[in-house]
Amino acid sequence: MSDPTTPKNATPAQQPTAAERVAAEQLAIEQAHVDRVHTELAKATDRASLVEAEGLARGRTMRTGDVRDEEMSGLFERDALVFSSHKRRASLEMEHEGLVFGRLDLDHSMPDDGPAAGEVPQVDEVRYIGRLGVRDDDYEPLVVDWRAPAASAFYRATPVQPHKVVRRRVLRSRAEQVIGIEDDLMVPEPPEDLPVVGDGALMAALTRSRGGRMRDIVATIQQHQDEAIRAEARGVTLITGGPGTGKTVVALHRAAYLLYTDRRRYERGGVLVIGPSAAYTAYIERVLPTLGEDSVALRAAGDVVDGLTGTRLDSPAAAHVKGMLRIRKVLARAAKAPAPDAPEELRCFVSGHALRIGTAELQRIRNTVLRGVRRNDGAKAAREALAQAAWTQARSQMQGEILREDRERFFDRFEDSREVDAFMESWWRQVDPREVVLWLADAERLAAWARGVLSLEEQEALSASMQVALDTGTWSVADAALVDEVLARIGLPQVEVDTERGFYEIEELEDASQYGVSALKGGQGREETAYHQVTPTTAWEKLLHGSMEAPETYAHLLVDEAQDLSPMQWRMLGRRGRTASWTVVGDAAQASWPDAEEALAARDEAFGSLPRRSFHMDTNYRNASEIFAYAAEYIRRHEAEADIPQAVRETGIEPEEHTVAVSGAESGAWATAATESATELLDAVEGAIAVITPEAHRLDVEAATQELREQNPRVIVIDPMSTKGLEYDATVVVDPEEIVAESPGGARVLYVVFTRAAHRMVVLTEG
Ligand SMILES: Nc1ncnc2c1ncn2[C@@H]1O[C@H](COP(=O)(O)OP(=O)(O)OP(=O)(O)O)[C@@H](O)[C@H]1O
Repeated sequence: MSDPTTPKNATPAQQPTAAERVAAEQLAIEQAHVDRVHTELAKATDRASLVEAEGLARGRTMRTGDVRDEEMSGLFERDALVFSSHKRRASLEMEHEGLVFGRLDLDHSMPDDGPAAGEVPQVDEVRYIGRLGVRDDDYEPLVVDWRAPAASAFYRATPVQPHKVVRRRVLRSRAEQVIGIEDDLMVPEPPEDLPVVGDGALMAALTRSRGGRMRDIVATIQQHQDEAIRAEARGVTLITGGPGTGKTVVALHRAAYLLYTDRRRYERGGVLVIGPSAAYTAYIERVLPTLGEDSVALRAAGDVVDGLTGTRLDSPAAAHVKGMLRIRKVLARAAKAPAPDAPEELRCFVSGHALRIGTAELQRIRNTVLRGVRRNDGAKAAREALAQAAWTQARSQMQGEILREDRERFFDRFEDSREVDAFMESWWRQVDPREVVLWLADAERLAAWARGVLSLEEQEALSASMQVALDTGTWSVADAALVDEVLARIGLPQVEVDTERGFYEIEELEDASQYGVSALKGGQGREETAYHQVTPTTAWEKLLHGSMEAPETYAHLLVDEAQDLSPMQWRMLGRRGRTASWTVVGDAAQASWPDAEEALAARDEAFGSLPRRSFHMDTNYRNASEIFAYAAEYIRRHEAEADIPQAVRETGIEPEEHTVAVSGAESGAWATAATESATELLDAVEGAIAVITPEAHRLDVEAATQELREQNPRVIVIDPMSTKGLEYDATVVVDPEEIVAESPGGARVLYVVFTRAAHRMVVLTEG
């Protein structure tokens, strides 16, 4: 291990400068403290089980007003067990991710708005801030958890309002080694023995290269971000702002903060983070664990409903039909319709009467029953209504006086009839909600359900997209909300209990080949449905694989890229957030959902009467200002109302535009140009490079860059919609015009694409 006190570039011939000597001394001081913390932690880990119980008890306390900061910090500390697993992960992390990342030098006698003119503050407390709280044997705090009230000055102090902070210091570490220091001074004149080192932590953090995963920002959370993170838990917290303003990362820190302040409520009730795609959840999945929080569920919008995972993107036309509220009417009609294999009439012989109940009568019975009960819960009511209709017919065949015994005998016989059993099994069989959505592929049936609701083009787009599901055995992202809607209408498929059987007998259903289900039968009133664990082979089996569950509810829902959610998706989330508080993050100018008004109304319905508070982020921390200026100029032309943030980091490097000579529909030229640009960028940046291509050129671009990608895994090819929420060191944007033409959000999606690069961007246009 190299000596941290030796300046990086010193050679034996060079004497370190005075500034370098000071930096090295300061580094050594901080290293000594970090070492002490790690020694205490090792001891604490040995006492782990004891501390664990204590830690859990502490986590339950809610933050209150007047308690002293230090006392509260003690209450908020986490246990060493959490740390030990965290530590293993942290040791894999790069810089900025040390356990101790901050230090405050405080002067408690300093007024809130800073020292009087000419007065030099005197430091009377040094406080370290870290990912969790650690105390020494005498219960003196060595590090304060970043979420504790005693740490808040670290994020709130500014030269205008220092909050008693003289100097704020950020420590950069690699595992347990401190490798850098960045100071911010909060007073005009520091005490003589308080040196100031580095160029400021934020700039250092923003200049670093981007890998495939988002990182936490605990060390450099800005004041306005801190306010959103620590906002009250109840109700709805809306976080808006343009691209790269830290909305996502702030929301994730907020989730960690909520867990910290009310662990019992949020761990037990559950916190769900919903993002636009699986690529997005993979991108953010490390942030919460590096903050010591493992209990948060992350799901992509297509993966919210148990029993299906929608990853495919529909055509813009199909996505639109599936997302708007009008589709509810179509689903309601489909949910009431007989299954395609249902018999059209009942013929039976009961109590000496030959009976026939025709299609119209069956439909009338079906409609009446469904007015009072959900389809999958309605078999008993349907059978009773059928018996009643049959009795009316039988009675009309009878001569003379009809006795009460005749009636009773008829109903008993009807109940015992095997013919009726067989009829009911197919006429009112249990229906999987996923199946109902797949019925929409049948253009003829769809036409009946969509009459007066969907135009012909809309019907075509819808049935064609469901046919894609049937052909490929895959769901689209938008399908999840449709299945959830049908589930809410018809209920979960139930399997009738045969009380004569014992516990846990597995019985194949007659239509198991269709469903992929078998009934797990329990004794005495237990009703459950178990699904085969066998690997599905046909497309149909794949689509219906896995058990459907009633919507799980959560204590907190964090919705990212909320501007992309359709009204139907808001309804799906609303079912999971009936008793939840919400954090909702979005930027209208990046929306891929075209009808903002309807989506807002559905969103408001999901929130109900909960109180709301809003935070607006206006600084872009992602893009070099030259790249953002290019993107901003573009979106201003297309969305006059766009919320344009201020990018804070200049690089002096403009985005490059290259023209590509293309003939006809041929994509080869795009692919060649994309490969060349990506190759050049490999030398220009250290981190991830994304080639963002529309579907029209995807196969060519993938093929042309294959070798390059195999040799350099930091180069990837991705479609425009999947880049939502993500970022890279550099991007190659292929054929912007085609991106606009293909995307449901048109120019807004291209704006997303233009704002993904932190350091370099190359745009390939048709020449
Ligand atoms: N205080 C901060 N310190 C360091 N980095 C920050 C800070 N705030 C934001 N960032 C960085 O800025 C980048 C953009 O953040 P984030 O992805 O959360 O923005 P966003 O508003 O959600 O963007 P978009 O709407 O474009 O998806 C990330 O790399 C994030 O780590």
